Amino acid sequence: MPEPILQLRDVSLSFKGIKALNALSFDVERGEICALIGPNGAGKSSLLNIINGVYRADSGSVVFNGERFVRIRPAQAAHLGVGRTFQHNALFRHLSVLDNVLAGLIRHCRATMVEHAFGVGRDRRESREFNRRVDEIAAFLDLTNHRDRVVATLPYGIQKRVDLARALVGGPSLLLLDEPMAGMNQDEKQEMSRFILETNASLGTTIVLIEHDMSVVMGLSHHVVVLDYGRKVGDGSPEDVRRNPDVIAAYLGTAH
Ligand SMILES: Nc1ncnc2c1ncn2[C@@H]1O[C@H](COP(=O)(O)OP(=O)(O)OP(=O)(O)O)[C@@H](O)[C@H]1O
Repeated sequence: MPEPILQLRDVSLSFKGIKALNALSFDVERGEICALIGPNGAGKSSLLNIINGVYRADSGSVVFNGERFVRIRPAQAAHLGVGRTFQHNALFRHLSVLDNVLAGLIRHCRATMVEHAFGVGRDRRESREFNRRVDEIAAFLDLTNHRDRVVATLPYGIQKRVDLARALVGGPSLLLLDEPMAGMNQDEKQEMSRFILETNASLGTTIVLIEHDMSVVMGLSHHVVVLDYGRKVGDGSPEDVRRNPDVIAAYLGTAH
């Protein structure tokens, strides 16, 4: 059995006495789609923030691709292969689709300021390579026809796809999606689900996503982890989790 891509062990995090995460442990297998579910305030976004270095855990450890870390910076996480989208659109709304996707490569720049200022050496090679990667990911996510449009002028569902393109363009091995379908209508959700499945199947990207819509979770994920008040109350296949009485009590049985 290959080693899991991500191993969380006894991860805890508090904010002024509130336990956002309480000794949380679980594994994410390489190549799977893992859904994180749980009521509002259960700790889902905090956990993604620990994995990509926005927050530092008070205790416990994260092992990513065999490397153990207690504290990692977001730029380091991106270099190691962790991509991320945010719950609320964090796009540059007045820039084009192309520029927004290119922004996903900033942390991968190697050219020096001088090379960059004069457009020589690594800067030249990087520009060619970056443009090729942006074109490739735009085609993969069906964004080519929109590449020169200003993001603010695009329908919401397409804006969320631009956000996905920006997270994917750096070629992450682990992609964290924070409510990628929040605020979408049914058609937009179906379209986004299709792109998430294709990303997983064609690019081989492991995905951890937060989602509230249970029909989306059941249709997309191989593995579901359920949080409640920062604790894990369920961990298994979508079917196992749906039958688990603790999960029904904590989450599925409640109006959300
Ligand atoms: N930066 C912060 N400062 C203070 N408290 C925070 C901060 N971030 C999260 N919390 C608290 O930590 C707990 C977990 O929040 P978190 O946002 O991780 O939950 P969530 O499961 O993602 O919720 P939602 O589904 O509403 O997004 C909550 O009690 C929240 O108020």
